[in-house]
Amino acid sequence: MTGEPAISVRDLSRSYRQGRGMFARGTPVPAVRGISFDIPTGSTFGLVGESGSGKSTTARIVCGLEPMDRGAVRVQGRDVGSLRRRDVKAFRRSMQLVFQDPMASLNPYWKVGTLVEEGIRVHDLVPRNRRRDRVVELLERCGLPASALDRHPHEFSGGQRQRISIARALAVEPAILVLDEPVSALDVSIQAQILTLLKHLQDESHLTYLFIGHDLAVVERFCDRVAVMKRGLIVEEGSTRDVIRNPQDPYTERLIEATPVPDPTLRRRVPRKDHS
Ligand SMILES: Nc1ncnc2c1ncn2[C@@H]1O[C@H](COP(=O)(O)OP(=O)(O)OP(=O)(O)O)[C@@H](O)[C@H]1O
Repeated sequence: MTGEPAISVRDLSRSYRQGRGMFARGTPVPAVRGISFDIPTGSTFGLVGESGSGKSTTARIVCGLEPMDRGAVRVQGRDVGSLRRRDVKAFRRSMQLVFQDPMASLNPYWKVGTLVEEGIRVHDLVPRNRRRDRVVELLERCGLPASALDRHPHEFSGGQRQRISIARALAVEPAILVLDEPVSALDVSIQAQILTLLKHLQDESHLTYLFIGHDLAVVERFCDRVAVMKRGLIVEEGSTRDVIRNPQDPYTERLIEATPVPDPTLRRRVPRKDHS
């Protein structure tokens, strides 16, 4: 792949004082410590690591939802740290987030049609009299029936709710989706369906994905490249196949060892190294 990466992160750092908001006190504790990576347009890049390793902080900064202390983030050539007010709306449109728990991100009082239509309305993408058709088209693209329009999120299963979240994200025709543990809360068979849908949508629309996860079996199936985060650092980065089949860092080996596999003999493909 050539050209400018969809996302470019350089020497990114972010620390937090302990406690939240006005109660934050003490010496700042680093959450992300000088990480760098590029995501080529149309590819899927995974960030993996244990809880607290800094994955979501990185994702929030890349999306412009949180400031960085040091470093630079460019999204489609735009410097996220110095977006002008007039560019913020276009930036937000270009990049959408899908979270682990759709119930936390979907307003439970809104009907699905309203939820999916919101971005179309805010960005004035389709004339008012054509919006309903557009929403139906988006729902159907995501494997939901047109009748979903007039129902509420709680009337759907977890997998269907994630489909609603994806339809809502796609409504603004983004170039990039940040997928923060999008299948972690789902049964394995439903996970596979959602991942297949995401791959299909990526092929159709040449989307770029930043995928946050901790399940290496999912990452292996879904991501082209992966960076392994440990305590705010990237300890290893490479093609997913190389990193999982031939990990160079003991931390990555431990993550792989901790991943349940249907057939334990598959473990043999991960050569154990002597790190003593
Ligand atoms: N708003 C905040 N205020 C204070 N500390 C924070 C804040 N957000 C994150 N942290 C801390 O930064 C570190 C990294 O957190 P982060 O959520 O980025 O990790 P993560 O790898 O995404 O973990 P998880 O998989 O559990 O979501 C953690 O120690 C966390 O407690």
